[in-house]
Amino acid sequence: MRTVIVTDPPRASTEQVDKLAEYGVATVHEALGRTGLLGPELRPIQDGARVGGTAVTVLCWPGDNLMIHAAVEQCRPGDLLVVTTTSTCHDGLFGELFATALAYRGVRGLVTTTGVRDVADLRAMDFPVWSAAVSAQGTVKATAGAVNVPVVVGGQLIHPGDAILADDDGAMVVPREDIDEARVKSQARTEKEEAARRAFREGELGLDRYGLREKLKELGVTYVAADH
Ligand SMILES: O=C([O-])CC(=O)C(=O)O
Ligand SMILES: [Mg+2]
Repeated sequence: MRTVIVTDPPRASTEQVDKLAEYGVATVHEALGRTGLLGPELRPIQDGARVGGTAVTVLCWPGDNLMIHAAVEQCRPGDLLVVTTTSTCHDGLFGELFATALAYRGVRGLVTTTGVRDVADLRAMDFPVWSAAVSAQGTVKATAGAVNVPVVVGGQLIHPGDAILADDDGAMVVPREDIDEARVKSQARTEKEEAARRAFREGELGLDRYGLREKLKELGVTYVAADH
């Protein structure tokens, strides 16, 4: 494997990423044409965290967290660590010691296709984590990999410096060059949803609001009178 550490990739502005993160993953994902989601496998270990950060990417060998140690040195305030492995691995590559070192550097959280451990401590220290598994399985520090190279997570290409957003609904990537567009579209979607919410509170049906009766007709759906 080609091993490389890129020391200073261009990053999205932390301020822009923070503002985008406020909209939440579902809204931004929808606003960008249902793109960017890193898949349902990456689950939050905590409740209620909503964060955004600039990706520092880490490619590890399975069962080996050497490159996470190398990545910590590359992290800056506003970053979010994205870890994956060269083949599927659910071992506990990451825990509270790494989180302690990252929190010191102002890192916003971790998204990883691996397992994590020390989850009670991670929750207690408010270090947000999205992972594919929880596993106490220990790992070694023996094999070189890469830091800040493009990686693929959940079928999505992540470049170092891209925006990563994560909350209770999952994690997503927004390419650095799409952040402004994502904000404009997310704001529009938020306003549209607020109008729909007001209408639904008053009893309006989605069928009428979105013109879906015509759609059902088009699809040849037959209504059967319900007994209520
Ligand atoms: O040290 C490790 O291998 C992972 C871990 O448990 C920690 O970061 O606390
Ligand atoms: Mg530990």
